[in-house]
Amino acid sequence: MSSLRSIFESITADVDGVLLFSPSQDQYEEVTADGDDPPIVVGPSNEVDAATFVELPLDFSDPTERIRFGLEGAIATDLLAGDAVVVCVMGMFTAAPDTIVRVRADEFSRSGVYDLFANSRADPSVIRDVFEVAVELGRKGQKGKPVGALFVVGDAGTVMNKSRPLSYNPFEKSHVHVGDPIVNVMLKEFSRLDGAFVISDSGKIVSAYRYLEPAAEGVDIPKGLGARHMAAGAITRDTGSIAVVLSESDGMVRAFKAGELVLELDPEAY
Ligand SMILES: Nc1ncnc2c1ncn2[C@@H]1O[C@H](COP(=O)(O)OP(=O)(O)OP(=O)(O)O)[C@@H](O)[C@H]1O
Ligand SMILES: [Mn+2]
Repeated sequence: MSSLRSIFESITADVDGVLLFSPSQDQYEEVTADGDDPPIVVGPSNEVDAATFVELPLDFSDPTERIRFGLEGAIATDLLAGDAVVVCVMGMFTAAPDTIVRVRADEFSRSGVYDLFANSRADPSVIRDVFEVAVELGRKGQKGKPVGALFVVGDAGTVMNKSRPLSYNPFEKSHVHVGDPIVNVMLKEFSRLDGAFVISDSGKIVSAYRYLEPAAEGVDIPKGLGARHMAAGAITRDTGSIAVVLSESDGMVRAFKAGELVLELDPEAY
């Protein structure tokens, strides 16, 4: 193994910081014991009480997305410089650390995924709940058939002004919120029909069946995506909302903010 040592050493040499993904208490204590700069802990919660911590709102199964989120979060909160060289330590196959990745923050393309959760009008937990519904719907479909869905989250008043009803609104007089298990069943049921769900900053479901009519100038979504994705991108440019889209045709869940695609998840892999 000694022949590999120089490779291992070159991976960890001269770094500006360490991102430690979801460490156990023991691991965290071990790495902080030597008095070096403490690592930046990235995980769903700060179980080890780290002073420098980035919260993961989703359980990104794709390690690239996990690293991207951690890096974007650390840079946005001034824990790292935009051109920092970091070593990421994570468990890719199990919870225990099995993977070490060296990255230069400025060579790693930023998607805006951290900003999507941290700096949108809607609550991060609301955005997370919407993702969960879209992913579950993507996994199971509607009675086994693939189904598409469009969720517009935040700045609901403006979104309502830039859309029109396609059908009666089943949420008209209700006060229900995403994340509530009953609501998830309702959202899945109503996603069989056309149009978008409109959800408020705090997660209240304002309407189903909205046809979005935003201005579409300057919206630059990837080629091959159709009207649903175009409408999703455009409404987030024209209002303070973000959009989460489940594609009926390729099964992917995508998020848009300020007219741009910021995240793409495969529900099967998530
Ligand atoms: N402006 C809009 N507002 C709300 N819903 C829309 C709008 N445009 C399209 N949709 C919905 O998207 C559905 C699919 O349209 P289309 O196939 O063109 O979109 P797409 O982006 O290719 O999505 P998918 O990947 O799910 O096929 C439509 O049947 C309709 O329900
Ligand atoms: Mn289509």
